[in-house]
Amino acid sequence: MSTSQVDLTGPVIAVKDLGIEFYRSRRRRMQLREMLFHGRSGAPRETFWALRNISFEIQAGEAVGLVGGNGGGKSTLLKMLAGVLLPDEGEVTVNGGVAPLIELTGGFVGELTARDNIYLTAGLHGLSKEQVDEHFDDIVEFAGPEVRSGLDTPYRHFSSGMKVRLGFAVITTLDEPIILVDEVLAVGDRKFREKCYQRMEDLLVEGRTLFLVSHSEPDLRRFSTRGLYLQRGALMMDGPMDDVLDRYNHDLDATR
Ligand SMILES: Nc1ncnc2c1ncn2[C@@H]1O[C@H](COP(=O)(O)OP(=O)(O)OP(=O)(O)O)[C@@H](O)[C@H]1O
Repeated sequence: MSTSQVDLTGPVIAVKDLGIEFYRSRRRRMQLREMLFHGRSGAPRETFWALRNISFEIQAGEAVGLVGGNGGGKSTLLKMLAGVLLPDEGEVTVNGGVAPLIELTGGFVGELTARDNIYLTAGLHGLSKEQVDEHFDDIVEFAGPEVRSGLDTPYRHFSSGMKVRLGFAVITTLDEPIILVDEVLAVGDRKFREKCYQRMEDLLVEGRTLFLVSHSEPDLRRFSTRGLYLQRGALMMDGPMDDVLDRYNHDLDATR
């Protein structure tokens, strides 16, 4: 949370010629043949670019929605902004702390209790024990009674909905200027989702920068003014959210 060191004049996020290459997982198809004919190493592994030639800049306070078909590279891009994955090509510069809600287990340790995970995650984002003590009741209150009664059980025993409740409550309590939210909110029940939406609106009013991955058009229109459209690892469009959704829907209709 070293916001004092943040350069307030430039973009909060600058992505330049970004590329990341993955190994294609062929484990299932190879398994039987490998056992019969090959050594454990099997055939040479194929790679592919999950993202390539991606460039954009985000200014403080922008609300950006990521759209695109399954496997287009949206979650991978969020992980790169969170610093969980590093680029093979190009650069990602993030000017300020990032609070990521990416994947259900992201950042939380399965063996630790929910209580310990709150202290650990908040601590990793720069909060002292006293600061977490101060926020602890608010976090648990927001997460709801199921989470409260499970505070001293290992996180891995939590249901998907409880994991999201705890995760959202923690990351939105952190004082980070950039918030990343992956599809995870879809897991929560309707009442909790509405509570999350209200908090996201509050964070935007406070001037935070939001990145949202969603397949829900109403959510994208509600929270994002700008859209990035990723298709098979390429940035197809960067523009106003409504225009980006029009283009995406047009492409979807054309491929039906
Ligand atoms: N760690 C990894 N190793 C290998 N391939 C990966 C890895 N993570 C993601 N991929 C692959 O990279 C591509 C992009 O995946 P990603 O999860 O970023 O897509 P997405 O746009 O978020 O998709 P969805 O809308 O289905 O959630 C997919 O082909 C996916 O299978």
